[in-house]
Amino acid sequence: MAQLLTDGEIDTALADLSQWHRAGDALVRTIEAPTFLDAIALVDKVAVVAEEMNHHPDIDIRWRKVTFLLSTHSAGGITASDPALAHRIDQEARRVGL
Ligand SMILES: C[C@H](O)[C@H](O)[C@H]1CNC2=NC(N)=NC(=O)C2=N1
Repeated sequence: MAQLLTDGEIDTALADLSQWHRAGDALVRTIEAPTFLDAIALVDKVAVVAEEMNHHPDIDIRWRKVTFLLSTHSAGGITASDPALAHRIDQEARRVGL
């Protein structure tokens, strides 16, 4: 099973993820897209990345605001897969100017 990161390791990872914060056992970022369809298009891009990584975000979509919540469910907390996915989500968001 994947190993949980320590609090210090999570803080170190967050230093490179300025748009993300920790909420208990998860990393969280909300992205506001210009339109609902742009929000859905971003979710679609992230879905492809998640499949490729075999690591899947919890996603909350509210009109044009998308919240990604990253946690490793099988480990019961934050593992190295979560900041790795956060960086990939940032990359997809940057690609579409968000
Ligand atoms: C078998 C496969 O590795 C698991 O079901 C994966 C799939 N994606 C996952 N994603 C996340 N976020 N947590 C998991 O524990 C997880 N498990």
